[in-house]
Amino acid sequence: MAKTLFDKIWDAHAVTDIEGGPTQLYIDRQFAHEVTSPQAFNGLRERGLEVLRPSKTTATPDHNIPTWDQDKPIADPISKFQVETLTKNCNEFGITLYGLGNNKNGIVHVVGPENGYTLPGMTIVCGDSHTSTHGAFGTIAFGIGTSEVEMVLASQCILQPRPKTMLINIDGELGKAVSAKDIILYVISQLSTGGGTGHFVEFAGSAITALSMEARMTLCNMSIEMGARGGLIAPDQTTFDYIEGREFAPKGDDWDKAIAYWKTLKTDDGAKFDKVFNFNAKDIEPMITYGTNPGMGVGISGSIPTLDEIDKASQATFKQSMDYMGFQPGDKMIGKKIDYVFVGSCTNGRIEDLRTFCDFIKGKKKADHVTAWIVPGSRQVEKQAREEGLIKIMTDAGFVMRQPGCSACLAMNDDKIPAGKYSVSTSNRNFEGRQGPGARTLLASVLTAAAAAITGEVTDPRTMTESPEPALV
Ligand SMILES: CC(C)[C@H](C(=O)O)[C@@H](O)C(=O)O
Ligand code: SF4
Repeated sequence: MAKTLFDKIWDAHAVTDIEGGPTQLYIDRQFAHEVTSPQAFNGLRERGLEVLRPSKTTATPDHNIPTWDQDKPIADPISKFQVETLTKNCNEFGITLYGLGNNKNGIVHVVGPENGYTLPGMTIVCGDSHTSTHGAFGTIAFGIGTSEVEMVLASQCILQPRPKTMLINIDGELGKAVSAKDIILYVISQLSTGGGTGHFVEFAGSAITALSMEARMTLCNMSIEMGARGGLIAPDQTTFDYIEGREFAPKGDDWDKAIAYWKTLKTDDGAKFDKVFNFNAKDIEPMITYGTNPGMGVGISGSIPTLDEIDKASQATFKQSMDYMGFQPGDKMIGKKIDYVFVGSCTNGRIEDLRTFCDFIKGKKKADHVTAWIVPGSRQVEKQAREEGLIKIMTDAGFVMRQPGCSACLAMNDDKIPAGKYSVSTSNRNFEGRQGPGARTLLASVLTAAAAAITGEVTDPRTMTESPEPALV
């Protein structure tokens, strides 16, 4: 029977199907960070259990870490405790940890792929919703709860109900300055934050296969913001080229065998999905959000909807988000004054993001009233940025690059946007208080963030770039 890519990976990992219940699924790799792992380790201790396969879990602190003075002790006592607890747990249970200061430290979803841990055909979990990022490599990767983290540590398996499948096809060529971030903000604005509920999404079509690996990660990262369990893309030559030579990727004969298997990882002709959506890349312009969930987005040249354009059931949420954001229904987005710009996170904190940012700001100057936080996703990204001369470009344009971590994506460290201030952010969530109590977040691509950092207001990046090309990320 013709199978989807999702079905192939799922079936290859199903240990037992419990009748009328979930599947016991084998997990190839678990990632862990300081926020969702402590209770899981405590649970093991209480039950006198060991970690079954310690080499299959990799940990890195990212949420609570400061992005400045990382060589000094962490000042905030809660953050310090969280990070120390992760270190203690990893030492006790024999788990590889890339701690603060380690040259492989960084945001867990940046660290996994860049070191070759994330490989096609795998099942990957982490106590973190944006584990979906790894789906860019053709994996079943999804976020799990703390008790499930404990289950995977103890048994290398998880009990999961089989999700439904969805295909999102995007064909055609992206327009000038349009990127993967715009694709996903567009899709969520069309399907809503509940549109993918209960489904695992495969992204396909010529606009998707044309994307770089980093852009594919941006896209899959945000698949969960439409309610989906995760998103994935069939691996191809772009995938193999990205992986080859990375530290933990297979080598020699193992590489050849892996490639032969990975080439089978695609949806068969005639395979059935539970739902299918088709979009045209030409309809997508640079996007920006105006509200308090990632589905409240518009093309940058557009306006916030008026109340009668919103369906009855969503009107209360819409009004509340207008109050929170200090916007009026029908407002144009272009020209809105902003205060902060955040470039970073597991959505847009990789080297291509920093390259895209620097290409754009080169020779320009940051607006005086804007505070910009440029935060690399990992130590390796930071190092690469340094080696490529990106720091110099940033400095010349009035920007400073901070040290890696989740940072202002969710403000669990000191990087908080002050109440009432507007932030154009390359991260993935614009919920109330997400970037700090009272902070107002406008989600956008790296180019749109860069344009806002230069002009100090929401600006269409197409008007500031000569290149007719789509943007990468
Ligand atoms: C802290 C963690 C559990 C959370 C997540 O699951 O995604 C965070 O990473 C986020 O982005 O909100
Ligand atoms: S960067 Fe943001 S979205 Fe990603 S793991 Fe950290 S907090 Fe979550």
